[in-house]
Amino acid sequence: MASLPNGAAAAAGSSGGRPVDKEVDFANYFCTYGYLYHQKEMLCDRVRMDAYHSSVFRNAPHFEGKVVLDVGTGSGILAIWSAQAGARKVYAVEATNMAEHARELARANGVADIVEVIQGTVEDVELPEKVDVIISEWMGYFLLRESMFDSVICARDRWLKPDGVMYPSHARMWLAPIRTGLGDKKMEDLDIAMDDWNLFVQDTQAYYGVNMNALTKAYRAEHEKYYLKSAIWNNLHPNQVIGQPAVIKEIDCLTATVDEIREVRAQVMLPISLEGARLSALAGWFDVHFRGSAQNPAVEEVELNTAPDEQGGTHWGQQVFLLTPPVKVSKGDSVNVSFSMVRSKENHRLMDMEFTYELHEFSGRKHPAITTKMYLE
Ligand SMILES: C[S@@+](CC[C@H](N)C(=O)[O-])C[C@H]1O[C@@H](n2cnc3c(N)ncnc32)[C@H](O)[C@@H]1O
Repeated sequence: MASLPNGAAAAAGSSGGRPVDKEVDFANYFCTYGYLYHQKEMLCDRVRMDAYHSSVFRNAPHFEGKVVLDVGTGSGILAIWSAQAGARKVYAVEATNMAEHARELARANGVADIVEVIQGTVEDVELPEKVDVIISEWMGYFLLRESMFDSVICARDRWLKPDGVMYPSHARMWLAPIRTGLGDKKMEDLDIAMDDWNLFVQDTQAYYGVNMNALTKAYRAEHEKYYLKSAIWNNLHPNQVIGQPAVIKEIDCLTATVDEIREVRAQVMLPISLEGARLSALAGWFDVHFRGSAQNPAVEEVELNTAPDEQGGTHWGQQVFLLTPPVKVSKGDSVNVSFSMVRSKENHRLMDMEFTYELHEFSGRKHPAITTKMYLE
């Protein structure tokens, strides 16, 4: 039987090396995963579901007679598929009370003798044996939001056999130049918020005799951060991508360390491929691959891609990072981007980013570099 050590209180992650308070993490992060409505949102994402389903059933030899660990089993879906694909034993670890529903679902689907649901964080859990496969759906917005891959790394280092495989096995982050009207809408929203503030300043002076104007700058900064500097979730149409996307991070899930993912830094050149376009934002997304390992390659490689898609996309969508003001660009121009992403000091599951971008016209003219901060909250 798998079990949790008594009084286990290992940190579930770290923010710049500082231990994370588990109670705070539960209140801020895990709470929503305890609700069926939230699990259902993920279970209704056809792109996600089809990719994981194909990855398991087209690669059944990886599961037949094998021991599997499902990190963050949620409703238990990946654990149940692993059992249906022939696993001998599946340890399905879930931090929240969703574990009870997962247990019930395993019973109702006739795999309770194979799937053992363990409620607790994977960092604390004790298993009676090492595992052949680790399966997990750990990806957040722009891949790394939520920092759940830390937990998968911890599970891998503790429980995966030396010749074991990771599902998924590889992940990549992408950045692309795009056109969108979202920036105009956000500028309007900001103007409305500031008009409302100015009325408030006038009224407070008139009725209560206090001049609030000293706070106008701070109020504007707060709202600029919210409207213009926060990543915007959107499922973009492919025709909004106006140039060549670039990979800014590649992760081998079998070997990656937390240090490797704590910060992402990249310098990329994004060639513009559309004539007379308005570059109004950069967009970020990710893909993951199920390739098995060099020792144990997949029978059939499967991809889960969250790029802009005509069919409508995924619940992850893409993250839109506004460039204000937008820049007129032409085919043959390129945008040089220096990108950095670190974990927020206040919450290690959220990300602070910095973009420095520089337009190089086809004619050879270089525009001055602009640096902007962005937040993935
Ligand atoms: C993105 S959901 C995926 C759920 C399910 N595997 C699926 O694919 O539908 C991630 C789940 O992992 C759980 N989780 C996140 N970190 C965990 C940890 N360190 N230990 C145990 N469970 C964790 C969350 O509570 C959540 O239910």
